[in-house]
Amino acid sequence: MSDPTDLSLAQLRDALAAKDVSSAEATDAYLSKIEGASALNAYVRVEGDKAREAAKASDDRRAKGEAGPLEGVPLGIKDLFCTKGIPSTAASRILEGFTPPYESTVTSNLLRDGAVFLGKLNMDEFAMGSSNETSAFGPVINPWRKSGSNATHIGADGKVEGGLTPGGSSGGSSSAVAAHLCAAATATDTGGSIRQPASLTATVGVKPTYGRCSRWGIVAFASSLDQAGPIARDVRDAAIMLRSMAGHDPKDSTSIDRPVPDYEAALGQGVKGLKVGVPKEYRLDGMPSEIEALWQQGIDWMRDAGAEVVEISLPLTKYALPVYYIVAPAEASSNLARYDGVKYGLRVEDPDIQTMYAKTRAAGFGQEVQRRILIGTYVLSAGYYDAYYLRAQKVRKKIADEMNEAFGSVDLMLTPSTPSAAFGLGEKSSDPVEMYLNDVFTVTANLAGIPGVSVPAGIDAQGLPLGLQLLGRPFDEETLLRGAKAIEDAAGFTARPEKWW
Ligand SMILES: NC(=O)C[C@H](N)C(=O)O
Repeated sequence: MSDPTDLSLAQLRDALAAKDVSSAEATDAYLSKIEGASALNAYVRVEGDKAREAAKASDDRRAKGEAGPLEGVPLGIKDLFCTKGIPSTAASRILEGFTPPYESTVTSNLLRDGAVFLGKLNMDEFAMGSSNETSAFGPVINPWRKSGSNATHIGADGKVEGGLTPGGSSGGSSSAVAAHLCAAATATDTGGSIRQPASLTATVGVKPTYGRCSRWGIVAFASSLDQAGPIARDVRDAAIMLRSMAGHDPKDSTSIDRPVPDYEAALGQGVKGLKVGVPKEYRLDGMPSEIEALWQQGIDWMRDAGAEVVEISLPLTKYALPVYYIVAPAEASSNLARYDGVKYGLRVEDPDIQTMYAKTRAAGFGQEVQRRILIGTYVLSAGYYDAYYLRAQKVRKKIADEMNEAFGSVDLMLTPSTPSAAFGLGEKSSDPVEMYLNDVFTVTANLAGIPGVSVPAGIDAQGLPLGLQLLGRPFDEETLLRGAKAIEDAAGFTARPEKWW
């Protein structure tokens, strides 16, 4: 048997079913690969013993004929998902020492289907960021690097030099999937956190419809926007993951009771006869010409595959980013009020309780999280609520209406996933607004609650991957994934990052 970590999730699933490989073997292969990739800093915690035990139990189940759809498949879990008996930190110091006594619904669903968890993946602190630089565990490195002399490498002191971001907030998930440190990973997307890192690492990231995957047991950032989804090596793998992750959950009042289709089965249907809208407002001033060209390429691919492509107009697009950066911090400031040094994790002792709260929060939250709490508290405060929060909510509703109306005449929308390829660590971290601009193409889907996917589609002049985004109708992830498959097939993207770590 060749190296099981080279197999896609679908291939590994089939090899496991054919007993060409055991889960124990696949799990061991991944664990040793993870060990050799510590320079990427993709995992904040590797659970080798638990994973080996789980793999053995999975092999036993298979021997008894009880295999689930993901039986024995080793996965990485973003550290925003609470995992029973395994510390879950949201990459924040404030959750230091917190071990959940429960399992999130999404990870329970994956375990129900037979998956094996390798460990917890790095991320931006509380999922706030687009470069994985806000993590209390340090930045994640993108396995992709520029071609030429300034390429990422290990310096004389053993440290990574010239590292690029794998995107954020699910940077551990995207880096681990791109470097084959798991068969696929869970991730979450509040304003692009699945699709942007997928785009920067040549992986496939799906943000499902709001309500498709349960939020129960996922550390909350902005509850009306947060949605779990997969980052995987290809569209088929993402389809398989999504089917296992999704489903109604009475423990999440925003979870929707709808049957979960067999997304993998839908992939064969192609895009013939579908109508794809190209929103002209996504053509930004100063957009790199390579992204513009890739977008045009995507339009041609869709046409060649039999879809009808039409230009559409979404005039409210320009308000999406400002609205997101009011609504998300507002909800974050409320959600993060619970970290007070009493109930979870870190406590900085002080005889005065108010001072204990203040010291704990000052020591426990990083700079970006503190910034969001301040913004959120400001826009919700008496005197500013109407001017900022209430107005943002009204505009959000109009943006969602505009989107849904556009979906009255098109089945999908095609846009770039990100305004740039992977950038250097430190390059944008001193300017929050510059960082927030990473989310310009992705936040609308969260505000409107619709599903979106990023698919690897091309390589820029520096050798870095670029993705295309498709947006779909609520709860129509099947059509979304059919479109993604059409792009994947047309792009024929097979490049892989060469190993330097
Ligand atoms: N969580 C997300 O979707 C990431 C987004 N870039 C943010 O910082 O809010």
